[in-house]
Amino acid sequence: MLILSSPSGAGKTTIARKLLEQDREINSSVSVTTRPMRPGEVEGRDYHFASPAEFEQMVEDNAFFEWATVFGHCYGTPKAQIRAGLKEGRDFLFDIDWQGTQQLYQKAEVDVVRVFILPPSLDELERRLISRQTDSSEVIAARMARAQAEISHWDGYDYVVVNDDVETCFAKVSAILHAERMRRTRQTGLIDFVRELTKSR
Ligand SMILES: Nc1nc2c(ncn2[C@@H]2O[C@H](COP(=O)(O)OP(=O)(O)O)[C@@H](O)[C@H]2O)c(=O)[nH]1
Ligand SMILES: Nc1ncnc2c1ncn2[C@@H]1O[C@H](COP(=O)(O)OP(=O)(O)O)[C@@H](O)[C@H]1O
Repeated sequence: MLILSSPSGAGKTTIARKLLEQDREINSSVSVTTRPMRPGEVEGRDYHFASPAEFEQMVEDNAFFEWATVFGHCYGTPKAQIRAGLKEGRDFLFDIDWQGTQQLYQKAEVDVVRVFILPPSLDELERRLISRQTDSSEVIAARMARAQAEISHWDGYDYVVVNDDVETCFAKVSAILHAERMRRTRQTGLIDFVRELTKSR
């Protein structure tokens, strides 16, 4: 489970989309949210959009791995799609906040890699939120007001990457994913190979 978190507008969705395009072995965890759909978003690709009542029902049904309230809306990671994939050994990418990251980490420590993305400056963060043209000035102001609080959770992550140039940032996140896949403990298929190599000739 590869988690990407950042203050709103730092670029995690951009990096996540590039990873999903270029790495055939990683799947996206599609969250459920009660926030309104933005122009350009697609139901089932970016989020599953739900009413507060539908979300509440899913909470009651224990259908989430984790869920949190962010910027006044509910966001949750549904169990259904991920459980089966993880059992088959597939990798999953999560674009979730620090609260969700803590919950996932408590549940699945060794299987979680946490990456925090920082903006190069607060001015640039604001420019990106404005240039995205998806939110009203009130929503942008609310996200900027939360940015420093979000950044204060950076030390709960395994890796921190500054998203200045997007290609450089993507290359770094990609390198993290590739290195983490090569951890000895994750290369379960190697056990038989090494046993064979170390047999007496
Ligand atoms: N805990 C949790 N946070 C989520 C989930 N889905 C999205 N988020 C976070 O909610 C925040 C707001 O997301 P969004 O409204 O898409 O705005 P954006 O960060 O500007 O793209 C971001 O920090 C997301 O990472 C989820 O399923 N669980
Ligand atoms: N390195 C970068 N340099 C300039 N603009 C960027 C960079 N990374 C992302 N952006 C732009 O900034 C805006 C916010 O990025 P987005 O990926 O939606 O952020 P987040 O998902 O963290 O809220 C988008 O318009 C995106 O195209």
